[in-house]
Amino acid sequence: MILGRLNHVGVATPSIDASIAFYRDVMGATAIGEPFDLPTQGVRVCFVDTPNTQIELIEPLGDTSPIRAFLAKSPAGGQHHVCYEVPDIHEAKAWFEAKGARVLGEPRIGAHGTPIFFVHPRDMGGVLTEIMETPKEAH
Ligand SMILES: CC[C@@H](C(=O)O)C(=O)SCCNC(=O)CCNC(=O)[C@H](O)C(C)(C)COP(=O)(O)OP(=O)(O)OC[C@H]1O[C@@H](n2cnc3c(N)ncnc32)[C@H](O)[C@@H]1OP(=O)(O)O
Ligand SMILES: [Co+2]
Repeated sequence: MILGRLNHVGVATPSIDASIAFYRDVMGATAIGEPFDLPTQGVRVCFVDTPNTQIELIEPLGDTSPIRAFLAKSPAGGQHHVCYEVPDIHEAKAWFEAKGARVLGEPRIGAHGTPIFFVHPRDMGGVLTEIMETPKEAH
């Protein structure tokens, strides 16, 4: 497997609206998308574009949201995961499994409309790592 570009940095927040105001007013971000719900992932999402990557703001959606435990430990929010692109999601899953890293579930469609999976932070130097298949139009 060849590791691709950094697609986004996930930032968990208790309030996406407050985080949008922060990125606009303090960070000077000018390209901020519209927030949208992603019930299949248990999060509400908003992308902040920077020249070379994106910040993915994520707010819990529903009682079983996977970011509730993280926010319980860090109520103000914080950096939650990093996401790298790969050309083939199934090849990447087999690669990490062969390395003994715990892949969390089967590939599923993420916020960019392509398949993603997560690798457990304990097997990734303490960093929750999202692997995402590169969108076709980006090839
Ligand atoms: C918007 C959609 C999508 C996209 O397309 O981009 C997304 O990004 S969705 C983002 C949210 N979804 C997920 O995070 C799914 C994958 N995550 C999980 O399965 C779980 O969150 C987890 C990583 C398995 C952790 O589960 P949890 O129930 O929270 O377990 P613990 O609290 O017990 O944590 C176990 C262990 O892991 C450490 N940890 C937890 N979260 C993180 C983190 N974000 N970064 C680094 N380390 C993390 C936690 O501290 C525990 O460590 P120890 O204390 O050493 O036991
Ligand atoms: Co993400």
